[in-house]
Amino acid sequence: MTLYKNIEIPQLDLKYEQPLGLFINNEFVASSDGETIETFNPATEESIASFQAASEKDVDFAVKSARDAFENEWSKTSAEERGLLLLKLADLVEREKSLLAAIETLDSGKPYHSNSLADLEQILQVTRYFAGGADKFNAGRYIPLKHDKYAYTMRVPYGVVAQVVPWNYPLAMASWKIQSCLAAGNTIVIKPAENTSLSLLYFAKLVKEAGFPAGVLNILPGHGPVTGTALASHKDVDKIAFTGSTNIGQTIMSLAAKSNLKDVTLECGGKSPCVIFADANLDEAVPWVAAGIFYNSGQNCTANSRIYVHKDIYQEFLTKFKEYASKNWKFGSKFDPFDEECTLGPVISKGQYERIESYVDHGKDSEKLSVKQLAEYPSKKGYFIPPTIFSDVPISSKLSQEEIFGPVAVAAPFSTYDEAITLANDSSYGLASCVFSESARTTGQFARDIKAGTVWVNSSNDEEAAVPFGGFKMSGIGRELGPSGVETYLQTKSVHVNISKL
Ligand SMILES: NC(=O)C1=CN([C@@H]2O[C@H](COP(=O)(O)OP(=O)(O)OC[C@H]3O[C@@H](n4cnc5c(N)ncnc54)[C@H](O)[C@@H]3O)[C@@H](O)[C@H]2O)C=CC1
Ligand code: BAL
Repeated sequence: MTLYKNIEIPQLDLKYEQPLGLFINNEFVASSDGETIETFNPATEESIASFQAASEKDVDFAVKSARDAFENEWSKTSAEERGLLLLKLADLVEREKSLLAAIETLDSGKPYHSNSLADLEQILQVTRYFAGGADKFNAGRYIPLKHDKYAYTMRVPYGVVAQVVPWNYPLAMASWKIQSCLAAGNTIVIKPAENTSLSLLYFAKLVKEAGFPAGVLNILPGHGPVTGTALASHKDVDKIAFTGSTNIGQTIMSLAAKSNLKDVTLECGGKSPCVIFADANLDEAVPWVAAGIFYNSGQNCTANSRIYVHKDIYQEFLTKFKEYASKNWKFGSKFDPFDEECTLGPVISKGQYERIESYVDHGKDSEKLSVKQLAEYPSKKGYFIPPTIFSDVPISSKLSQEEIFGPVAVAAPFSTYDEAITLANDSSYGLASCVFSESARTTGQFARDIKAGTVWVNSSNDEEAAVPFGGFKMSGIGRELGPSGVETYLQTKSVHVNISKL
């Protein structure tokens, strides 16, 4: 059994040592039952490494380590100290930025130059934002009551928090959760996704180097139904935060309810609408809309996968959109996400490839595919899917209702504002939305009427560390980022103070 592997990334002339163990108490250790998971490069389908997978017993051990660290040390640190540790961590992430981005590309297929480095930029922004927020987003309130009574609230950490993160933004999604949760003063046991655990395991080394005490952050790669289930149902876990499919979000919520009623934050699926009004500047809108669905190969919970365009500019939009996408969203001649030409990487796995292709096939059979697949590509290794646009798709179609999570957009025309809003809101999801118009009144009305946690006005998917993020309806519960990113990991204690004298 090996807990490290030397890995070479010749495209960047890089060699490094990849940790492969569970990270508990600041050490890499083997799983108790010898279970491992093999991870593959989605661009080549070749094996990269096998890492340890946590059993239920390992979960118990990690939760106990997190509990001991919380009770004995971490709960006694000041918010300022936690902020300073996070700042140190940010400096180390910055030092290792290229390597972390390279690991992300190797393991997930994200284009290195456009996506992985951008993820790392966001991770730095988020880490420094929460470092600064550690002693600012935790303030309680003073509540004046009577002449001789007042109360105040304290915002205190939960204790031990479990986190389960997905594969589409492996280190970025982990960072939204870890950095905010540590700033709030909790200890953590986190499970990365089966197919993208490598970057978080390397990040563990930096956490230790930054000086975080043992047991404060524990990382347990593992199978969802084993490690994830054990975390969600653990009786000594005080809160669980999850990003992934709505289906598993519901499972986690039910396990949390049945075990110890632990608090739950969920960031689940989306089918985000993008509405383009007749007065929109199409030349500005098209690049945003294309990035909103093709960036990260559409594997983005906030992807603007439903596009509604005013009938007067619908055909013009489709022509421009198709032209722009075919010029700018490309695999590159080498089909290599490390190559600067590659802006559209492979999707994460064979399973996701087949799932997306089944939607494309459904579209071919039952919907009007007026803008067909933009290019024919020679069959080769890797899970590459070209930008795909279906037009005139009815709202009842499964292409309009279900999260495809690939570079597949559906478009349809509308005639009036009311029709546009009805179409946009006709979804069980409510994560994000975007609107394009030159009229402040139209965009203002849209922001008022849309049922979604985020509205982008004349842009798409440009998230910011300072702005809360989360969903309405079946897209989730709770908010990450912004002050709420820290608040979500704090609970309120109310203190009644009697100052009367007999
Ligand atoms: N909101 C988002 O950002 C994401 C949405 N998805 C959606 O989900 C679809 C399927 O992707 P999957 O990889 O199957 O997502 P998933 O929801 O199964 O995986 C997300 C995380 O949940 C864990 N997990 C799986 N089963 C679990 C269980 N029973 N208990 C606890 N944790 C568990 C996984 O190991 C992973 O870490 C995608 O096509 C997409 O539509 C997937 C990933 C991210
Ligand atoms: N848009 C980043 C968050 C996510 O896809 O889960």
